[in-house]
Amino acid sequence: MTPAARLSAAISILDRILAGAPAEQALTNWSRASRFAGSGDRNAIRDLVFDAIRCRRSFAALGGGETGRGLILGGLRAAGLDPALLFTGEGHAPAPLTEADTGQPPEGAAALDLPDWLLPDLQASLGADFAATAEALRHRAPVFLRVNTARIPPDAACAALADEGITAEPHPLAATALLVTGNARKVQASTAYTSGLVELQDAASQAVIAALPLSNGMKVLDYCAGGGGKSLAMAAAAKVALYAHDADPRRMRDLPDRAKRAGARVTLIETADLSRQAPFDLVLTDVPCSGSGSWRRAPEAKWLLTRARLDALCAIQAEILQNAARLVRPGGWLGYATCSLLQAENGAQIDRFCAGTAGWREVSRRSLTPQDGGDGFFIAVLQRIS
Ligand SMILES: C[S@@+](CC[C@H](N)C(=O)[O-])C[C@H]1O[C@@H](n2cnc3c(N)ncnc32)[C@H](O)[C@@H]1O
Repeated sequence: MTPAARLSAAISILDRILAGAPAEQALTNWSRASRFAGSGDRNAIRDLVFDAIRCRRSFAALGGGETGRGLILGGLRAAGLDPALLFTGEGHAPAPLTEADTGQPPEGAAALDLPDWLLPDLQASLGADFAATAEALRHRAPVFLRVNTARIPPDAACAALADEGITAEPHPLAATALLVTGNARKVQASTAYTSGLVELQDAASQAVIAALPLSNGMKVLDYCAGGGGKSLAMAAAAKVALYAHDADPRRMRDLPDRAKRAGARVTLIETADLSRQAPFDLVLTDVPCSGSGSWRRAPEAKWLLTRARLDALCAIQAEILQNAARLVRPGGWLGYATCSLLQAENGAQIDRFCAGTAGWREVSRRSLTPQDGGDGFFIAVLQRIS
């Protein structure tokens, strides 16, 4: 495909997304219907589409409208390119520019590619970090791997990846974290990945695990296990008896296979069996949240979040904290994590829990933003003292 034909494809996919289709589904449908496209075309089109979703408001302003065409035009203008060179109407190129394609510089929240309603909350939550964080969220996320240190040390993992043409280097966010610096798209087909020596996992997610008081012999519950990214990281960090639970057990369906690949043992546990298996030495609650810390990676979520949804998430988080706390043995620990940048989902939840629940003390809390290298994350560790 020519560069201009790729733009036309991205425009049609974005139009479907703007009409309500999930981005992954729109991309997959396009790929299935476009067998002529090679992997280079598909990757380039995917990047165009996700860049446009991430920068939807500013690109729409620069491109003269919130349409697929407007977003792609705006993206070219934002990159300092002249769209007229590609919007020629020749072959599969987009139609030539008209008066209607005139754009204007974005202002305020539009320039930051954030929803208006969320701006005050984010500013208050991030303080001096606000501007740099908002800018970081407009760009692609780096690719990180977690070395399965139960199987291989980080330097040997780097060497194994290098043998397969993938370059990676240690990252300061976590001792297990590698930043992929070359050929990230080869990772999932590599032997290092398929044989369970490395996992794809954000470095801040790994820092969350490093903050937990894990030690050999513990009985540990991952209360909101989902796909099990953090379960597997905990299994690699210490020899623990590991249990995984999720309110929606279907979210854990890949976990047994992933655990097998990693050489880890995880017992899946139903909600009805939680109190029978309790108490646990450590319960991790990686709660459902706005995902605002990972909007680089999942930018659609930024436009779907509403005040009502955020309020509902905060209520669920408070309830999870209460329910999970009951499963911790006296003297044991409760970990509370979000991939959110918002105080309401982070420190405010911990403050409210500690103020309203006797018998707990806060051991640590840490907030990470994309300036630290990975996603935005929050982790607090509490200890049950009675
Ligand atoms: C942030 S995701 C977990 C991601 C996972 N820990 C990982 O590292 O891959 C949050 C999970 O919490 C689950 N969840 C939502 N409400 C819940 C509840 N009340 N109790 C337990 N899990 C819940 C969701 O189904 C979702 O899988």
